[in-house]
Parts: sequence; C-alpha cells; structure tokens
Amino acid sequence: MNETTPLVPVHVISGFLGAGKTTLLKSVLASEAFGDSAVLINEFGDVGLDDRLLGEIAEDAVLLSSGCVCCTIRGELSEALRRLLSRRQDGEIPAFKRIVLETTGLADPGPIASTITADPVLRHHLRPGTNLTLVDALNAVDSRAQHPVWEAQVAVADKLVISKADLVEEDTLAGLEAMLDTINPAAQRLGAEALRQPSDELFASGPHLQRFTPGQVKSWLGPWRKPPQHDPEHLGDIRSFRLGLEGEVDWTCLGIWLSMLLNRHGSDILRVKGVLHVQGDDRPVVLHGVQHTIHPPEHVEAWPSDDRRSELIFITRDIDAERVTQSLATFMDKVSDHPSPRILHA
Ligand SMILES: Nc1nc2c(ncn2[C@@H]2O[C@H](COP(=O)(O)OP(=O)(O)OP(=O)(O)O)[C@@H](O)[C@H]2O)c(=O)[nH]1
Repeated sequence: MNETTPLVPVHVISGFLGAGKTTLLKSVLASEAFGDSAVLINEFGDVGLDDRLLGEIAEDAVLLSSGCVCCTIRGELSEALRRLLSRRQDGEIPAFKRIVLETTGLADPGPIASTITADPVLRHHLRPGTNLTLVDALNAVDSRAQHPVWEAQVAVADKLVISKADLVEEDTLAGLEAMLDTINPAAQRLGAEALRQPSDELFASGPHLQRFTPGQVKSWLGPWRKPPQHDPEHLGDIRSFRLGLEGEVDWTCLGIWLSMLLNRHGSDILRVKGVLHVQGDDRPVVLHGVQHTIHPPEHVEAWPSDDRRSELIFITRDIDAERVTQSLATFMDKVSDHPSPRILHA
C-alpha cells in the first residue's frame, strides 16, 4: 500500500441487546450510499441468528463466533479483519471503502479501536471509525440500572441514535435525552430518520466530535459506577442458549407462553429472538422480545434454504435452557390442539 491510499475506517454499531442494531444494519446495507461496505457481525451465544435475518443482503458478512469482541474474541476480531483485507487483496471480494462491525449487545465497544491500532498489520490498512450507539427508548432506564456495560456503550459513542422513540411518550423521550446528556454530552445526536434512511452522515466524523480514550471514559464515569471489566467476567450470570423446534409451531400457543414468560421473568430474560415455522404458513416468522416487551412478529418473504426448523435464542440471567424447555413443552402439551413440536436445546 502506498502512502496516499486512505486507511479504511472500521465503524462500530453498538447498543444494548435488542436496541435495533441489526435493523439498522439492514437499512445500511440496503442503501446505495453504503454499497461498498464489508460487514462483520459479532453475536453472543453459540448460534447467531442475525445472519439469517440479514439474509441475502449481506451474503459476504463475516460472523464472529460466541463471545464479545471486547474481551473473549479480540484475537478473532483481528483475525477476521486480516482475512477481509487479504480476500480483498486477492480479489475474492470486491474492494470496500469501509467496514461495519455490529457488536453484541453486551460488548463494550471501547477496546475495539485499540485492537486495530495495536496491530502492526491492521493499522497499516485500517483506522478506527465512528462508534455509533443505539439507545433503546423503551428499555434504557432498566438496562442502565442493571447492566454497567450500557453506560460504557453510551459513553464511548461518537454518535447516539435513540431507537423505538415511536414506542414511548414524549416525556420519557425528553428524560432519556437529558440522561444521555449527563453521560455523553459530546456525542452527536441523530434523529430516528437516520435509522430508516441512513445517509453518509451516519458514520461521518465532524468537528463537533470529542474523542475519548477508553481510559478517559472510565475516569469520567468513575463517580457513578465501577467501570466494567474487559474480560468475560462482566458477563456474570448471563447465559445464552438455543431451542430448536422440530415440526410446525402453534403460533397462538407459543405467543401466549412467551407473553407469560416475559411477564413473569422479563427482567431476567434479556433477549429472545426466533425464526419460526408457523402452522399453515409458508413464510418464516421472525420474533423479537426484549425484556418485558415482545415486538410485533414480522413475516420474511421466504425461507433462505430448505431447512425450515424453528429456532428460538434466549439470552437470560440465571435462567437455564432446561427450565425454559420444560416450561414450553408442558404448556404446549396442555394447551395446543395440534401435535407439539419436539424441542431440542443447545
Ligand atoms: N417500534 C420500533 N421497533 C424497533 C425499532 N428499532 C428496532 N425495532 C425492533 O426491535 C426488535 C429488535 O431489533 P434488532 O435490530 O434485532 O435488535 P439488535 O440490537 O440487533 O438485537 P441483538 O442482536 O439481540 O442485540 C425488532 O423487532 C425490531 O423490528 C424502532 O425504532 N421502533
């Protein structure tokens, strides 16, 4: 690479579980302005669903496996970035002008920049880009109270976008704006239209930006809390597991069960995501639950392959796969008139 070749920015989309990162990534990839982007997705849990949800929009997306980019898999992130560069060099993938990394909802994006700058190969080709953090208007107050990483995500943001503003009252929104001001007054705020129709501005840096090193952010946040650790222990008793459902699913029955589960244990069920094969429906149904809320299910046009098994992924605190499996199996047996699918968990 000669001296005039610009370094490729690595932009990070961050935000707590269910904040809308994949939704935004989908809009980004569908937009002409971002046609020349390479994508990295980091999901927490052994099996990711985001690649299935992104479908054909991001065929070349690279999935980083279980663990957070901020701790357990930093080596894997460097590796994936190097691989992208060499595939580009070999002409296996088209040239790209930027890399967009979607982190897990539990990652502290702070250390990602140093993963790039500390690596002698990467820093020759790449530079840290914009940290964009999504803040879920519906769950912000609870997430902040319970998960220190929420503040770290807000604190390191160059840009903040409030998602799900359409689901809260104006007073709640104003309170959230004020809360964000106390944590990160330096971040540029983008309005909800940035989520629907992302433009160049999404990742563009501007003179208003103040850059913090992770160390500065921590001392700045010091008065409020103990800084999050950059090791797997900050995940604490959070766990993730996947249920595979073999056979068609009785949608009404599953919906009632899930509502009851979230109603009772919502604060400990951080995230539920699913792709379901619903009885009598040829199209997959995508399901999202975030703490106490279930978002309206979405129909996807078609299954991406012949594999039509339903999958539900849970990220929980202190609730294990056996308990959830047993609860679902018992409920379906008792309530549904249809044969119950076989439930496997991993
Ligand atoms: N009403 C509303 N729903 C939204 C908005 N943004 C995202 N959602 C919904 O929130 C749910 C979760 O969105 P995702 O994009 O999967 O969230 P995520 O941050 O990628 O989730 P994780 O990968 O689990 O951390 C989906 O049902 C989205 O349709 C928004 O601004 N308004």
